[in-house]
Amino acid sequence: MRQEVQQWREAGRPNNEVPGSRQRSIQTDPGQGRQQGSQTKMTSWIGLIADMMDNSTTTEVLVASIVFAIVFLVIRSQRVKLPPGTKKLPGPMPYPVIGNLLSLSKNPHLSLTKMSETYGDVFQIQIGTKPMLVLSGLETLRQALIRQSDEFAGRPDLFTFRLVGDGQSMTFSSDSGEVWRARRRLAQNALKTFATSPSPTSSNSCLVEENIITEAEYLIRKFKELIDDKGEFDPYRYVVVSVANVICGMCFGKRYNHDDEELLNVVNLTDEFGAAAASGNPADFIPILQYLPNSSMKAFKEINQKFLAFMQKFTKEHYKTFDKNHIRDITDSLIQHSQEKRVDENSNIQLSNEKIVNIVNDLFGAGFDTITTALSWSLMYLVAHPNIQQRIQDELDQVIGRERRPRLSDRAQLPYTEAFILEMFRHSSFMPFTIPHCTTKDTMLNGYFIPKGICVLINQWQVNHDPNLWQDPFKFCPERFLNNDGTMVNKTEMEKVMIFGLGKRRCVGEAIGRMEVFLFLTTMLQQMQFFKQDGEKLDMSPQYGLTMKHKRCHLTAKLRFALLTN
Ligand code: HEM
Repeated sequence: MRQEVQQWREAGRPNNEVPGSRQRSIQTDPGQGRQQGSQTKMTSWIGLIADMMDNSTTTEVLVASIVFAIVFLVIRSQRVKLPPGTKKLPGPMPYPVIGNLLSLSKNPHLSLTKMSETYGDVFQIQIGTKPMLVLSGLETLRQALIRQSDEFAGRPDLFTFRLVGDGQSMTFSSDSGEVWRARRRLAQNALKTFATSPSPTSSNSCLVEENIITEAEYLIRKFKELIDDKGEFDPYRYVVVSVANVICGMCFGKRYNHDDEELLNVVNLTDEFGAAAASGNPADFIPILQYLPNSSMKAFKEINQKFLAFMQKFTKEHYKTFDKNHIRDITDSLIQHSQEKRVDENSNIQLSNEKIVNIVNDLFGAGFDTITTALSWSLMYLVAHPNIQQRIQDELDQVIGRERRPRLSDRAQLPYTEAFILEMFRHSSFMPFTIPHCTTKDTMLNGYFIPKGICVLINQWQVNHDPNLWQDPFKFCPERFLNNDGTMVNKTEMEKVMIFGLGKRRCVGEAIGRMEVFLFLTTMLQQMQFFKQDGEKLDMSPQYGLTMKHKRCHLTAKLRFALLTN
């Protein structure tokens, strides 16, 4: 089918013709005779307008006509010519100017899931004047993102994305060719090197594992201090610092204490960042909104500037103290790549120093908010389901005991804990969409023609709540991931959970993300039992964003036994 599209393109379309332009002339100008007619009509329109100049409603009519003409032309310019044998994308009728914006509601993941019940796994909506493809259904996502990964691996050129990292972000910029591929390989290699380098203090673990366990220990001590002092704590406020310390250690060789203003100023910006960078921000699709006074856009610009300043401080320090014989962290390793102009043995691509060293911003930015959100949802589910918390603790007591800390190598022996983490990812679906993609060429999907350059929303939330994939999808039930006797996690069920994306754009930090969630949780649960406060109602309704958070809430906890000291 894709070959057909290509043949159609080569055979039928003059060089500069925009897809859709021929269909437009067929639809609005079906015969040559009509051309003449339309000219006459044009003259009579001008005459009509001239006559009306005398009357009092002239200006209103003129303005209305111009607006109508602009809207008409814009809508016409969006139409796409379909190759023979392909189906037109289904989707709701858009309104002029705003498109389907009003149908998106405060929770676009829910509205688009509902629409997928009517229009299917592949449909089109329009935000403002821009069309957008919405993909749902596990098989459709696997088809697009794995089997047709090249065609669906682009990123759209969006206004908000251009503000991230001064337009240099590997994750958000619209580079999707060789430059992005080379940067992504650098990011993957840097993470691999610093995630797997051996620990100087323990022969059977790696440095990151040691760092995570140490941070989890500090966190438990902090929780204990707060409980002794006030009887309660806001978990998010402290978890975010511990998690940020892990990625800060990897990227810059630095850690902060829980009250450090410099770090808090940066990590507390994530809610605003997530709200603006979330899929479907109207400012990305209705250009006039970018120029109107808009407090959330102003905040978003400031957040990006603050974040960049924080990063630049570290990179400057690293350049000053760089020693190629002593590579301390990811920033040093990227500086080394940029100095040796050694990006990749597999390609001849040349990257600017800026493009190489800025990769650290992507890793730091993505590395703390996601994991903090996962851990804070985990704590919410644990206090909402004390029986589940108890079952995890029984498993930890049985497999690890109380004399030593949990390790990554214990994972296979802790199936219920693993099942809990998977169910937390699935049920919360706190990344309801991946970061938006865009198509890199004309293609086909499920029989539909998909034009090059269309923005693609990938609805992970829909897959995680699809009644065709999950029994009772709204029930929180870790057991759904276990085999019959509860001794193993079912791999097929596990692979149905969509939280890290799929294919060429799949999260580069997935291994570290899974490792951190497991080690923080098991270390905390081995030593502490968490509760909601007496009389406090848990509000677990998610607030839409790039990562969805629950409302901040204060919890309490007690030590299960005297703190471990080694
Ligand atoms: C539980 C934790 C995490 C979750 C749920 C998560 C999820 C995601 C998702 C859904 C995407 C977008 C995929 C797409 O656009 O198709 C993504 C991209 C990305 N993630 Fe993660 N992530 C997590 C942790 C991390 C960590 C720890 C790092 C770095 C240390 C990281 C680095 C990145 C980067 C650099 C990208 C952009 C990849 C690209 O555009 O090529 N993530 N992540």
